[in-house]
Amino acid sequence: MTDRTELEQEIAVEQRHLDRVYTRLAELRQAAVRAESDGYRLARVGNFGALVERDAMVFHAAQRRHLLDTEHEGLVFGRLDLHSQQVLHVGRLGIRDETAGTLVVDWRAPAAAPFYRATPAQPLGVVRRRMIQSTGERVTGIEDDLLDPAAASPEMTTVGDGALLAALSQATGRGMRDIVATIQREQDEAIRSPGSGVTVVSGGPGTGKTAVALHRAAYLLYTDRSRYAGGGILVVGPSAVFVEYIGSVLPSLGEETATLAALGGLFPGVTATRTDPAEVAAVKGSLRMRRVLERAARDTAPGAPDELRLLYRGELLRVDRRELNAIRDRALRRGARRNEVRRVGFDGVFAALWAQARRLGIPGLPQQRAFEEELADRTDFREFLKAWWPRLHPRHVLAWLAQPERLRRYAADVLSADEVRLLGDAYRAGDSTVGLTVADVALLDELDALLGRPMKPARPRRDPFQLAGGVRELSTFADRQRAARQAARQRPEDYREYTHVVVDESQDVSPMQWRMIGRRGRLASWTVVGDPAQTAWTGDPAELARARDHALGRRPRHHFTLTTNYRNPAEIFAVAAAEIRRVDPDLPLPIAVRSTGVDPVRLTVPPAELETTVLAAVNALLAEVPGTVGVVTPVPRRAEVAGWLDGLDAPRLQVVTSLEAKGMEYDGVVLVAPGEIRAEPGSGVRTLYVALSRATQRLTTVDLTG
Ligand SMILES: Nc1ncnc2c1ncn2[C@@H]1O[C@H](COP(=O)(O)OP(=O)(O)OP(=O)(O)O)[C@@H](O)[C@H]1O
Repeated sequence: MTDRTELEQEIAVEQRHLDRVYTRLAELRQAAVRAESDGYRLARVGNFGALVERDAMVFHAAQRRHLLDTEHEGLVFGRLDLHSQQVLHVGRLGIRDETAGTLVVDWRAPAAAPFYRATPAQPLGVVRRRMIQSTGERVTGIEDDLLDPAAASPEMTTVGDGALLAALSQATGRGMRDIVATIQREQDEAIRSPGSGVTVVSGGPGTGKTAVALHRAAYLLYTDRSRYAGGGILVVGPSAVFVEYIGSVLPSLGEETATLAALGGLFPGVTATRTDPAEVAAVKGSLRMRRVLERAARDTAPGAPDELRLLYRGELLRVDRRELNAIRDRALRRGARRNEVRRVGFDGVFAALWAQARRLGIPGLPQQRAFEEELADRTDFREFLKAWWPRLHPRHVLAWLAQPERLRRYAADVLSADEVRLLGDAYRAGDSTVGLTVADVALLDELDALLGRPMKPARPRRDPFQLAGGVRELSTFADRQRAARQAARQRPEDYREYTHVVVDESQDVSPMQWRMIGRRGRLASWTVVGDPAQTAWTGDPAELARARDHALGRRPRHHFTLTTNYRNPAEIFAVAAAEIRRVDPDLPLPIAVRSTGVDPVRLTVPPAELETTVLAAVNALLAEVPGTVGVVTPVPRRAEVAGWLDGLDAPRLQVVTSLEAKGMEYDGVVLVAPGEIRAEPGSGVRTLYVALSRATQRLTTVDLTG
C-alpha cells in the first residue's frame, strides 16, 4: 500500500511537469494559429508567389493545430528515470521547450522504446518506470515499477500497483481505445519490427493483435512518414462492424493516411455485409473458382446474337456462329481481357465482312477503309456489335452463375456435383441487387481482373474548387487551395499501390480473398495478424496456405507470438478455452491476467422463453456494466433478436452475428443459442470460441433445451 502523502507528493511533482507541457502546448497552438493568420495576411501582397506561400503556411499550420488538439488528452503518460540521472517523459507527441530542450518524447521514438521493453531482468538503463494517468490537464494517478533497485537513489520513491490492470478495467466504448500508455514488451517488439517484409503476429483471443497492428501502422508512419503516407497504408478487417470499431484508433494517434476497409468493401462501388453459410463460403473462397470464373469471362453473353446478317448494296453478308466464335477466341488469346480487346473483336468482324464483300465481287465496292466507315455508320451494325461483345461489369458475369446450364459448364471437372448444387442454390436464392455476400466481393474482384476495364470516355475531373464540406461557394483563395489539395490527396476508389498492408483476423481470409488483397499490395510490406484457432474457413488448408504465400510473395517474414489475454477475465476465458479444447486439446492458449471473481451465467430455456430470457439478460447486463453490451446471435437469428431489443439503450447496445463478432469486444456479452452456433458444420466450435471470448466483464449464455 502506498503512503497517501507520498503519492500526493509524487502527483504534485508530475503535475508541475504537466503544467509546463500544457503551457508549452498552448504556446505552440498559438503559434500555429498565428502562422495560419499570417498566411492569410500574405495574400495582401497580391502576387502569385505570395499566394502559394500563404497556402503552404496555412496548410501546415492548420495540420499542426489539428494534431495538437487531437493529442491533448492524456498527452503525457510515462516517465523514465535513467541510470544516467536523465529523466524522460513519454507521450503521444514529441514536444520541446523554447530552448529546444525535450519536454516530451514521442512514444514511437527510439528513446521511448525502453518504456515498453525494460524489465527487472533487462532494465535497459532504466531505474524507475512511471506511468502517469491524467484527466484533462490534471494528473490523477501514478504507477511505478522499480526496475533496477540497486541503482535507485535513497530519495527515489515508488508508488501505485498496476497501471495495466487499471487500464484493462476501464469501461469499453463504441470504439477501440489506443494502448500507447501500456504497450507490453512482447507487443512492442512486434510494433517496432522492421518496416520491410512481412510481420506475422499470432496469438489467442484478446492478446492485442489488433491493437499491435494499428499501433504498428502509427509507428511506421512515424519512422518514414513520406514513404508510408505517400503510398498509403491499407488496413483490412473482417466486417464493416469491426472497421467501425477500430476506425477511431488511428486518428487518435494522429494518423490519417490509412485506408480502413472490410473484406466486403474492397471492391469499388460494392458494400457487402451478408455472409454465406460456411460450406458455401468454402466453395466461393476456393482457388478453383478462378477456373470457373475464367470460363465465365470468356463465354457468350446472354442474348448475344449468334450470327450477323447484313444487307449491303443488295447483297447479303453473313458471319455465322462458328466464325463469330473463332473471331472471339482469336481476340481473347493469351489471357487478353475481354473488355479491353473489344476493338480487336470488332476488327475481326470488319475483316470477315470485307473478305466476303470482295469474294462476292459487289459492284462499286469502295476501299476497305471507306467500306468500314460506311458499316460503322449503320445503326443496325452498331447494335449488333454492342449485343455481340457488350461491355461487361463483373456483376453481370457473376449473375450468370445463377443459370444452372452455364454454372454446370463453367464448373465441369473443377467443382463436385455437391459444390455445384450449393453454389447454384446460393446464387438463385440471392436477389441480384441486395444479395451479394462478402465472399462474392473477391469473385467480383477476380472477374474485374479477368475482364479488364471497359474503355470509357474520359470523365471530366471533379472541380476541387467546389469541394469544401459540401459548401459550393468558397470565400477565400486559401480555402480553395485547401480543397484542391484535399482532392489531390484522395486516392481513387480502386487504388492499388499501398506501401503497407495490414490484414487483421487473417485466419478468416479465404484463398480468393488473399488474391483480392494481394492485388492491392504487390509492392507493399505487410503486417498480418490472426489466430488460426478462431478460423471460420472450412475449405482446404493447403490451398489457403498457397494463396496466402502467393499474396505475400517471397518477402522475408518476421514472426511474433503474443501470449497474454488482456480482454477476458480468467472466469470468462475458462469457458471459451473449454470450448476450443473440444477440437484442439493441445492448443497453447494465452493466459488471462485479470479476474473479476464473477463466473459467467449459463441459462438454458425452452424456445418459447428465449425472447423474454434474452431481454432480461440484456437489461441485467446494461445495469451491471458501465460500457457496451454485445448480443451475439447465430447468423440466421440476428434480425429476430434485434427486433426483440429494438428501443433498448441503443448507443451502448449492439446486436451482431457470430461472424460479425470477430475482433469485437464488449463489456457485457449475451450469447444467444450457443448450441446452434456450435452445430454449424465445419467451423461451429471455432466460431463459438470467438463469441465466448468477446467480453471484458460479464458473459451470459442463453441456450435452448432439447
Ligand atoms: N498492452 C495493453 N494495454 C492495455 N490494453 C491492452 C493491451 N493489449 C491489449 N489490450 C486490450 O485488450 C483488448 C484486446 O485487444 P485486441 O482486440 O487487440 O486483441 P486481439 O488479439 O486482436 O483479439 P481477438 O483475436 O480476440 O480479436 C483490447 O481492449 C485492447 O485494448
